[in-house]
Amino acid sequence: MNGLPRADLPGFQSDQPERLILASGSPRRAQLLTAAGYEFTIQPASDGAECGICSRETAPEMVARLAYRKAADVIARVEDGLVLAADTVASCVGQILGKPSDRDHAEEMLRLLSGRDHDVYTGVCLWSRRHECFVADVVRTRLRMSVLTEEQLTEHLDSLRWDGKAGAFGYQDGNDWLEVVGDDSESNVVGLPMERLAELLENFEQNAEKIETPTIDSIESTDSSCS
Ligand SMILES: Cc1cn([C@H]2C[C@H](O)[C@@H](COP(=O)(O)OP(=O)(O)OP(=O)(O)O)O2)c(=O)[nH]c1=O
Repeated sequence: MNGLPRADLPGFQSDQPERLILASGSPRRAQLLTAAGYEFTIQPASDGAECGICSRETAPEMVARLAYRKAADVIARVEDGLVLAADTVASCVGQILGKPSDRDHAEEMLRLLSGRDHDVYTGVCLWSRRHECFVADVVRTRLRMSVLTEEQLTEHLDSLRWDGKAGAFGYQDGNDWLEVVGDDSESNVVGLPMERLAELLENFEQNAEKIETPTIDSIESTDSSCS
């Protein structure tokens, strides 16, 4: 993942650009932004913004919804800033794989993924507090996992490297049993599609949708989408 692209933040003609706020507690997302050369502060969304898997929702629909919710959660708490939120899941044979809850859950996910092609989706939402507008998108990366041997599986589970990572693998850990298919985005797998983020920033002013910035109360009272 060398040479990650960086774009200037939207300036809205003569205005000073808003400062970038990463609405995420993911160390991987912060590392990617830093590696690309962005300056930013971190303000993670509250746990309530990330309610889980909804029935009948596809993986791209889910990450789009959660990225939006995380951005809305943080935008309601800041006075100024360009809020960046994201959500990442893996998807395999119709199953959506988020972060494993424990070792058994991680093993279940890895046994499903073993020997299969699968997709990782990241939803991104960029929301300007000052200008009350946002852009959002979803990026897919296709991955191929070799058939895992019992030794590989046990080594990975024992290492705890699955913890906090959607799908229970960690592309950034350089496992030789996992590869990106074709030219799809590698950073997207790790939590932020840096190429698409740069495009979203470059075209923010033309593409942003106007929206009234929500209040914390309005977010908490619209928490019924996951029932
Ligand atoms: C697929 C994959 C995911 N991940 C990580 C990226 C994300 O941190 C995490 C997916 O969980 P998310 O819910 O997207 O993010 P998060 O809970 O870590 O942080 P926040 O909600 O505060 O933004 O999985 C990897 O590090 N490597 C991988 O190969």
